[in-house]
Amino acid sequence: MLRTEGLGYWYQDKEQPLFQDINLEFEEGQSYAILGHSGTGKTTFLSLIAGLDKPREGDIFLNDRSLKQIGLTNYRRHDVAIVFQAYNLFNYMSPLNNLLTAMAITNARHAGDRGYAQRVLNDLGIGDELLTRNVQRLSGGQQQRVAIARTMCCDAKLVVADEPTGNLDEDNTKEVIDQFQRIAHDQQKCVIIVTHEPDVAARCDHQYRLENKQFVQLD
Ligand SMILES: Nc1ncnc2c1ncn2[C@@H]1O[C@H](COP(=O)(O)OP(=O)(O)OP(=O)(O)O)[C@@H](O)[C@H]1O
Repeated sequence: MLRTEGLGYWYQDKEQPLFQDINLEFEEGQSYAILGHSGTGKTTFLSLIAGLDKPREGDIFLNDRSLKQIGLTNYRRHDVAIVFQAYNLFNYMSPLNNLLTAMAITNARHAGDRGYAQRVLNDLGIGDELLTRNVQRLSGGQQQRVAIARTMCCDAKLVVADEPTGNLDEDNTKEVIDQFQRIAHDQQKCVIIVTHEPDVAARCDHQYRLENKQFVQLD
């Protein structure tokens, strides 16, 4: 579904590339973990496949169409959903309005369907009493579940997450990874997670480590 071809990136002020000649394939219905030491370029790689930045070398293809051809704005709006460590919800809104707004912006199939948004949130343990509370008054684990619910409500087939469990305790981490596995297996999406935590990586279907400018497959 998603393919990188000869992908390379370096920051302007750096002499060395972070990674180069990266040729990877990511499939629908599967989850992938990307491990690696701090500073190796995991977040940078994620920002390229999320369409937040452009490669210096090579290209990225979604179902054989280059992101250049799709257009990054279009790609970000319709094809990819992002989960961040710091949740990045609309802070002044409730969980329900966060989902309804995201569905409206992305013109999702279920746009405007409050009942659907409510069911997805309920399924993720956001009970009726929390649906209309300002998200700033939710715990970290609850906010991350809202962020995950948001990706479930949108139609994007690619879900990328940067350290999604970085701020969570053990129970919430387990719960969040269970949900990512559901997104991959039940919704048949492609889930790519950057993580420092080997336990989190082990729960994904495939594992890569970014080291020495290359991605090494571990599974
Ligand atoms: N905007 C930028 N300009 C210049 N250098 C940058 C920029 N962003 C990141 N870097 C550098 O690029 C390298 C890779 O950063 P990146 O955040 O992708 O690494 P990472 O593997 O995700 O690290 P961590 O695990 O600590 O989050 C680091 O050395 C970082 O300092």
